[in-house]
Amino acid sequence: MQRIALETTDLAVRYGASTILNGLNLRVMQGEIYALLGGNGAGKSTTLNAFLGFARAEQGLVRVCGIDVGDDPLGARASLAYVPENVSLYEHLSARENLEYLLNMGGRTGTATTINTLIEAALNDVGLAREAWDRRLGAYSKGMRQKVAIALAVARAVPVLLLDEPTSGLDPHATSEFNALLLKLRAQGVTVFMVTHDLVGAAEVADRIGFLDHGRIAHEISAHGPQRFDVQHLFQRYADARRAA
Ligand SMILES: Nc1ncnc2c1ncn2[C@@H]1O[C@H](COP(=O)(O)OP(=O)(O)OP(=O)(O)O)[C@@H](O)[C@H]1O
Repeated sequence: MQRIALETTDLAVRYGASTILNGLNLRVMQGEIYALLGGNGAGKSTTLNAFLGFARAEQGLVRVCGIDVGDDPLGARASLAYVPENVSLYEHLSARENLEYLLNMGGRTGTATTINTLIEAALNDVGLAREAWDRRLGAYSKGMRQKVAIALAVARAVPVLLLDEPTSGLDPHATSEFNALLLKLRAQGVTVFMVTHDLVGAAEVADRIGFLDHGRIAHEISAHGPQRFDVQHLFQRYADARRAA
């Protein structure tokens, strides 16, 4: 049976007098790619923060792999890898050194050989060119940094990836490489929840697309069954939702 990876039930989040999420109901299954779209300020990043335990639920429930984030934020976070829009890692260290250091900080133990094998397998898995592995991150492109951040998730073997605007600023080649990587991770059973404005990318990889409006999911469309994604139609719907907001 397919398990629920991410779930919010009747979630409300407020910042001061502003209600950002208001009765948000989301359910993302294990091994699914879910794209959350919505206008600027709709609360997409706040939704990510709710899963990470950084935005407090005023009402309702947030669960990550069955763990209640309110009760056990650290336990929930152990199942998550968060990749922000601009990945910030240690610029003076290489990809290999970044992973070594961050895995160590995360409490990963093992012999130097075991850790090195794990790191090389992860860097290989995300498609980072081997000649870049020992180069300092300072000279990396955005797409290469993202690969390192995802390699860390792969090495940690986390079941859920949270991505904030992953394709903004990527050129078409890097975007297409990135989308292929997401599909590969999905095939390995990883759940991907991404916040994006990139309708074309979302339509290409997502199993479902949700539109956030007025703090809740206004529309949700599945890539499977009779409702295939039609980018023109999606764009119109997105533009209409933004105008109405
Ligand atoms: N920590 C905070 N304290 C107060 N207000 C906040 C905080 N974080 C976000 N907000 C406000 O909550 C609203 C939703 O912000 P959020 O970043 O979740 O939107 P978004 O949908 O990700 O927007 P964008 O597409 O522009 O990135 C905005 O009005 C923002 O100013």
